[in-house]
Amino acid sequence: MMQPKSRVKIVGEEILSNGWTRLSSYLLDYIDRKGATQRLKREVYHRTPAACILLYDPKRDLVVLVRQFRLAVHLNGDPAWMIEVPAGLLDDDHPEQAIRREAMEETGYRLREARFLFKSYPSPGAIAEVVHFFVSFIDTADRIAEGGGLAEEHEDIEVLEIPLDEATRMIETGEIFDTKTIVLLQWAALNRHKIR
Ligand SMILES: Nc1nc2c(ncn2[C@@H]2O[C@H](COP(=O)(O)OP(=O)(O)O[C@H]3O[C@H](CO)[C@@H](O)[C@H](O)[C@@H]3O)[C@@H](O)[C@H]2O)c(=O)[nH]1
Ligand SMILES: [Mg+2]
Repeated sequence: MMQPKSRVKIVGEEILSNGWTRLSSYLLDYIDRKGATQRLKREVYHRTPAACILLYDPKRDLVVLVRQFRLAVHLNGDPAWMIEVPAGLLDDDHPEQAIRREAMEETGYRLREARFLFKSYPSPGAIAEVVHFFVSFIDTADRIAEGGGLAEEHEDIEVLEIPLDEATRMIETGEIFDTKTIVLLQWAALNRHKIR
């Protein structure tokens, strides 16, 4: 089999938009499985890498989630104050450094450890974003600030402490419908015997 890299040649990039995030239209020559070269046009939204984390308190058997307004969800007509695990863009930091910073800014919890679980592409058909997933075991004593997000960035984040079983049920009821949050709550359900 041909090496994957030699099957793809970028022929051109047209920048369609270069605001908060760059949106490009690419022309590429792609050699398919039969060896034929296809010239393809593909749009890519160059989101920067991100990280997210499940904050689980084993003593209280609860998770710390955040609720904030998401415009894209609002435009789709879905309930837009979304319940999510804390998450954020890496902003050129190492994923662990970034998620420690985001956990503090959004929830006020200072993490003792942050364990890397896996990385994932939430929407690989069009979006370059890769998300690094973490888990951290927390205790009430670790909450040293209010959280709520950065005022200068107009973040308006509500911190929620929800029993793990209830949060898992909220996937079934449709109250939690953010992918990274579903993935981490399902990770907790799969690893229940190890974390409780
Ligand atoms: N000026 C400007 N600011 C923006 C824009 N989009 C986002 N911001 C600001 O950029 C900051 C991003 O906050 P983070 O905590 O770093 O990221 P996040 O929005 O929580 O992102 C995480 O969740 C998203 C939804 O699941 C993910 O898409 C993202 O990759 C990441 O996981 C916020 O202050 C937000 O207001 C924009 O178009 N323009
Ligand atoms: Mg965030």
